[in-house]
Amino acid sequence: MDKSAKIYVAGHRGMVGSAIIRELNKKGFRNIIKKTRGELDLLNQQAVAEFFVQAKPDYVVLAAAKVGGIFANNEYPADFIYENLMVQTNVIHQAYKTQVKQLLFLGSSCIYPKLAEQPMQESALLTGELEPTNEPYAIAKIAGIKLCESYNRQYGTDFRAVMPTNLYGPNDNYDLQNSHVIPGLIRRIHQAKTNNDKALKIWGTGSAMREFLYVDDLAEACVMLMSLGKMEYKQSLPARNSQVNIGTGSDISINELVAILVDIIGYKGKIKWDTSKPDGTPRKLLDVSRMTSLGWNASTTLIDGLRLTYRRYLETR
Ligand SMILES: NC(=O)C1=CN([C@@H]2O[C@H](COP(=O)(O)OP(=O)(O)OC[C@H]3O[C@@H](n4cnc5c(N)ncnc54)[C@H](OP(=O)(O)O)[C@@H]3O)[C@@H](O)[C@H]2O)C=CC1
Ligand SMILES: C[C@H]1O[C@H](OP(=O)(O)OP(=O)(O)OC[C@H]2O[C@@H](n3cnc4c(=O)[nH]c(N)nc43)[C@H](O)[C@@H]2O)[C@@H](O)[C@@H](O)C1=O
Repeated sequence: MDKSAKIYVAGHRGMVGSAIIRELNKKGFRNIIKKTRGELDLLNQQAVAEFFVQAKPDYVVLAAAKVGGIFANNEYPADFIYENLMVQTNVIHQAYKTQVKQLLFLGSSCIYPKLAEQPMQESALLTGELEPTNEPYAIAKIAGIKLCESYNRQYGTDFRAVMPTNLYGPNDNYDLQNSHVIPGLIRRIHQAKTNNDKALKIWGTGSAMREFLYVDDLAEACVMLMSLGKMEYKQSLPARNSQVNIGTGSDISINELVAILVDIIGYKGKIKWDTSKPDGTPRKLLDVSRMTSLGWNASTTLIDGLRLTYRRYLETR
């Protein structure tokens, strides 16, 4: 990738988009296009078409999406399927129409079946039933992979799809209801400590297993993949299932995660489990051998990433 290439990062104010911009800046890319939702609503097909014709980006990173944790996905399924289908269809189609050199689509590990064999290989896609709490979002993300594959097959475009595991880090969403588990727990445990609460109720049974990746590691992996030439990238993938998993290759239970956060934050009260709340997928550990065979491994340990994230939370809340 030429350092002067014009790169449009859709969703640049989000957790992933902002991390990708930090990584691009670190690597010396300076010609980055950013548009807030107020300037360009990606749900608006006409506005997206006009933007691509006028801005003519060389590269596109599609990190704009309707995103949320287990509660938000379960509560607002229509918003999750509608907004994600619209945003990705508008962006991917216009990237094709305006001959964008390369596009990187951000999917999610929830595309794999609820009871997929662990660790989940890319070939597990469409082999079983999805987790009901996030099925509409997962279906939209699967459609995103298929959009990329179909435009590549029919029109010879270079549209790539990555499937990150659960992410955390700077610029995460700390809403108590709609966020993911790490920001949700940081806020709840910090509040319980500040209020000297004797006990804290946490969603689920604590037995669900999750794999967590620090978002700056994801950004490094994404920019590394974008930097591969078209043939080099294609040759690194098998003919079937073109998406690439990105994770750490190891997971922990929510119970263990709570214990680590309680220790980092310094909360002394009791933990109680609210088993009326869903656990979601019992386990979703990614098989990351495609990334390791390309020479990439996550470098931030969970403990270090959580310490950095809590420090950042205290500075910015
Ligand atoms: N967070 C996670 O744990 C994981 C995330 N991913 C994927 O990574 C990608 C980015 O997620 P993340 O950074 O966490 O999400 P965020 O919610 O932090 O960021 C999403 C960004 O998309 C923008 N956006 C959403 N809808 C529109 C729209 N209609 N027009 C313009 N901009 C829009 C938002 O803008 P605004 O700020 O105005 O709302 C926001 O900046 C998503 O595709 C997600 O599926 C994958 C796996 C795990
Ligand atoms: C990235 C991923 O994110 C979502 O799926 P999820 O993996 O289930 O992620 P989650 O972070 O919301 O929950 C993980 C686990 O943690 C438990 N849990 C405890 N306490 C809190 C808590 O306070 N908040 C939340 N959100 N969960 C909590 C919770 O009950 C569950 O067992 C999907 O949107 C999906 O579409 C997707 O792509």
